[in-house]
Amino acid sequence: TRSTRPQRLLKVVQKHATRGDPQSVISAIDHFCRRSEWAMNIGDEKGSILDSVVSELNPEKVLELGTYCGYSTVRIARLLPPGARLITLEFNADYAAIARQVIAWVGLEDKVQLVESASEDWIPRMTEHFGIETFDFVFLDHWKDRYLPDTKLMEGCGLLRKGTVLLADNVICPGVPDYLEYVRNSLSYKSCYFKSHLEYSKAEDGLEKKSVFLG
Ligand SMILES: CCCNc1ncnc2c1ncn2[C@@H]1O[C@H](/C=C/CNC(=O)c2cc(-c3ccc(F)cc3)cc(O)c2O)[C@@H](O)[C@H]1O
Ligand SMILES: [Mg+2]
Repeated sequence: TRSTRPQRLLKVVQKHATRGDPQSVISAIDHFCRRSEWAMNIGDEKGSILDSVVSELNPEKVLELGTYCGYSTVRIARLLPPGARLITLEFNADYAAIARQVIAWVGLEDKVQLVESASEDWIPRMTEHFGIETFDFVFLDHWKDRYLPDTKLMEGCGLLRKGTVLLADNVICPGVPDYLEYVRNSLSYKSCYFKSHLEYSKAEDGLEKKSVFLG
């Protein structure tokens, strides 16, 4: 049977990227998605904004919702200080298998823990299973109608502290209207919008960065 797009993306990484070199993996995926097959990675333009937010924050404990093929996982993990940890949740077994191989290719397994599970099943288990009380940084890039319920779930589980930064992809395209309305009107967040473009496209898209300042 025909291969899947994530399988073809992994082949491109294994053929064109250098083991242990995250930048070569990022470049190989971006080239493939721009020139051959579009895929829903954050991409190079929005990815640079993600890089600057991570570099400025220097987080120790990071949560990513929606791994897909691991492109943003690699972008984030490559910038983390020694001892920092990134937990990424992916509930599709096929995508998780691809992402594990991409993460292994760049040699970032010691910083990244991929949990093959739905976010709502694992957000409540972060403390007892990983010993994580609160996260410093959360990247949201999973189903768009799950950004708001999962944010409320993280609040309810006490995983967000004063200063925790949440960064959400696709706030314009496909869009997350309920999430935007909530975080822009809620008194416990201050937020800013980074205007950009949909990955590998000229369509408008953007990232919304929120920092929790009232615990
Ligand atoms: C139980 C559901 C909620 N919990 C979840 N827990 C764990 N993983 C979850 C997940 N939801 C979804 N996922 C995974 O996240 C990924 C889903 C991402 C959804 N992203 C998009 O739809 C998306 C879509 C576009 C897009 C934009 C324009 C267009 F014309 C077509 C597509 C662009 C993007 O950047 C996107 O991120 C998959 O790997 C999926 O298996
Ligand atoms: Mg996205």
